[in-house]
Amino acid sequence: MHTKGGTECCCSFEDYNQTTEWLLSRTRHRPKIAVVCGSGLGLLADRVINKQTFPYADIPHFPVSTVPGHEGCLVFGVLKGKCCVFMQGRFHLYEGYSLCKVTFPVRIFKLLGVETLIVTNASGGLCPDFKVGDIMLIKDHINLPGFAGQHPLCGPNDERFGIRFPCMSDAYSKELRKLALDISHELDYTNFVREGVYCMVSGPNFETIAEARMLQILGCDSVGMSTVPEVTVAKHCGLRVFGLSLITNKVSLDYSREERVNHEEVLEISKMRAEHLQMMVNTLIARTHLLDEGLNTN
Ligand SMILES: O=P(O)(O)O[C@@H]1C[C@H](O)[C@@H](CO)O1
Ligand SMILES: Nc1nc2[nH]cnc2c(=O)[nH]1
Repeated sequence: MHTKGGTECCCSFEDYNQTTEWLLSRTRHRPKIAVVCGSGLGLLADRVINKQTFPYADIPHFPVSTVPGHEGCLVFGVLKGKCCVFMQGRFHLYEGYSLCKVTFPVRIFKLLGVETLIVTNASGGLCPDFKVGDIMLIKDHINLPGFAGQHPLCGPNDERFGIRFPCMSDAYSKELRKLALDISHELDYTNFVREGVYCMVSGPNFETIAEARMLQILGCDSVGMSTVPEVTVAKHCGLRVFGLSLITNKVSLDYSREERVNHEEVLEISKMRAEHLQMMVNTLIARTHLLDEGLNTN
């Protein structure tokens, strides 16, 4: 059932077009903002009105979700007056999907007319100052699988989406991060909102202590198993990107530590903080037009 991993793109432009046409012919929504909900964060789509939901299994060429905490639905609707599409559940390399499949929805969003991608995830905190439940605004990332050739843009480049050698030094929109910081002040969230560098590993195992120490030395503030391929493909095709990472656990850096991280704990913390994340994301969505108008003010 799963697509075998490989470095070449397994989706043709025709596949992307077919999926886009299929969606456009079934919904009147024309979203400008897409949100990817991380583990246990599907409730980010709860406040959407005029909701239209498509199970991934019904959408041509779409992968299906296999991870608990990822519902597997594409939700269209209106939030704070803005037409949006939410991925309730994302795809991961460790599920056996190629990175081309993992990022398939991002190119669909581009073809649907989306301009801004908001990504969320659950991650383990490496920065000593971070606490469980902190929300980290993603300032930058490290594409560890990419260093080893597991990269969503490997293979022939499709110029219809973007250039061969995209610049990633501005992967996460400075303006959106500034807006999110302003919002966190207004909402009085500053004691649990941080900024930092997210590192992707392939998973599915959590880190050994030696690996965690190495990542910390490399400058990673948190580590997870997603997001980077989606952001890379989004930047390639010219989307504006904003990312939030919920610190669901502190990564063990010390052999004397007794705690053992597990996915259930990750989902529990996601649930606990989901409303705060929802508030931040909704307020951000409500104000995205300020950026387009060059009016990022309180
Ligand atoms: O989809 P995200 O990155 O939020 O999921 C994280 C990473 C693993 O998939 C899982 C581990 O608990 O949560
Ligand atoms: N790799 C990794 N992914 C996570 N997702 C949530 N917590 C963690 C973690 O500690 N490590």
